[in-house]
Amino acid sequence: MQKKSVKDIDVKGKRVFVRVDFNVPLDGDKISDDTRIQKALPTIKYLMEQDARVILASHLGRPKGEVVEKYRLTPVAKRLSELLGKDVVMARDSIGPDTKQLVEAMGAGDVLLLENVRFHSEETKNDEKYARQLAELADVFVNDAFGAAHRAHASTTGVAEVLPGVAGFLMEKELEMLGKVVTSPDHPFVAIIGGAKVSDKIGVIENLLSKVDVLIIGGGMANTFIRAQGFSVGKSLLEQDKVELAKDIIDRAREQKVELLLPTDAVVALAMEPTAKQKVVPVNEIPEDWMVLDIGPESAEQFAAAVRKAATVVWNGPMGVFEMEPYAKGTEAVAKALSESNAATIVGGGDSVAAVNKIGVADKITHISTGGGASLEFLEGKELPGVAALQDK
Ligand SMILES: Nc1ncnc2c1ncn2[C@@H]1O[C@H](COP(=O)(O)OP(=O)(O)O)[C@@H](O)[C@H]1O
Ligand SMILES: O=C(OP(=O)(O)O)[C@H](O)COP(=O)(O)O
Repeated sequence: MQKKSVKDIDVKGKRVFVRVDFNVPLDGDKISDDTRIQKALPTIKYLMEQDARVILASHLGRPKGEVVEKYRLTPVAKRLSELLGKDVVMARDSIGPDTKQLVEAMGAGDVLLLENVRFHSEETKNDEKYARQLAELADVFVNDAFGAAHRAHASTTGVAEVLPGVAGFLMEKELEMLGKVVTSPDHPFVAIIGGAKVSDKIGVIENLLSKVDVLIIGGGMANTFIRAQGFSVGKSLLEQDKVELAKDIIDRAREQKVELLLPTDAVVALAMEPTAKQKVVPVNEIPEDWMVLDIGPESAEQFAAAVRKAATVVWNGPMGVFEMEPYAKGTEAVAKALSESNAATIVGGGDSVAAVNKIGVADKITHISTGGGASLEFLEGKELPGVAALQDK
């Protein structure tokens, strides 16, 4: 079912609550990749041109219901002001009397950024009262946070219970681009999953088995699968309670004749530091005190070869701790293979997109998606709660 967009309703002069995904990668208080801010600009600018009062809400990181200084949205407000060429006012909270006053003081075309919605534990619980407090600030709800559309939270779905909700331009475009892949992907279809959000995404992997021809697992995600093969992963990131599920996935891939590619070698280090002692080892020889921080050269070549044979590639999650130069080679090799491929290529996720930008191949990718988990769940065929909550056309 097609959803109404911001163009289908009258926003002229109205107070518009816009959920964006400004969960940008940070290096201290510096934004290391502003793609998610850039991609929200068309909706924000359109609303400004319509003389709306634009009230932006986002999460940043996972502060778990407390104020965490490093997750304040202040650097985002600064960057957004630069990009819009206009002062963006920053509220100290997402709700409360001071925030209300700031909204009342807004003029036509003004932009206000609310503080991180996840500073309230009610956000991720989709608490009705908190959703009402957010909704009270505005007349209309626009959801442009594709990257958070797989979350049923107060600011993504709860607000839509109170205010009429429509899609922003970014949300529309993501659904259109990814929709093409869901309905008729060209085969061989290769999915590459890495990164660090293991428990979030391992369930998705299970469901992708019925869609893809080749499944490649790297990054922190691979450690759980290496453990499932009976090998030690030393001090690596590991989600022990997902090892059984990883074993099931290995078995089901075999039954369903999906080619499952796991790393055969790894770059291990004594600490998560660029200068730590490091070496390449086969995955069945990871020493006890060491941690896996990248896939090894043999795995990188094997993964790149699979990409070269693909007609459709979807990638979410870096192959290693690419933010540190010594552990970026696996991610670089996969990014390079995608950039040289004639396949339809989709790269999604805050850090994965930051990686392809850093490597300089973003313009060679068919679709850069602002959502990692969201694009994977969409590809599974699930209706995303943040989309379901919006008005039908
Ligand atoms: N082997 C590993 N051990 C620990 N962290 C890893 C490993 N490989 C990748 N990562 C981390 O995963 C993070 C990105 O994961 P994730 O959030 O799932 O990706 P995305 O934001 O693209 O969806 C990066 O910060 C990267 O450093
Ligand atoms: O960064 C995000 O997801 P992603 O890492 O899967 O791209 C989104 O902002 C969602 O964040 P969350 O996974 O903390 O809910």
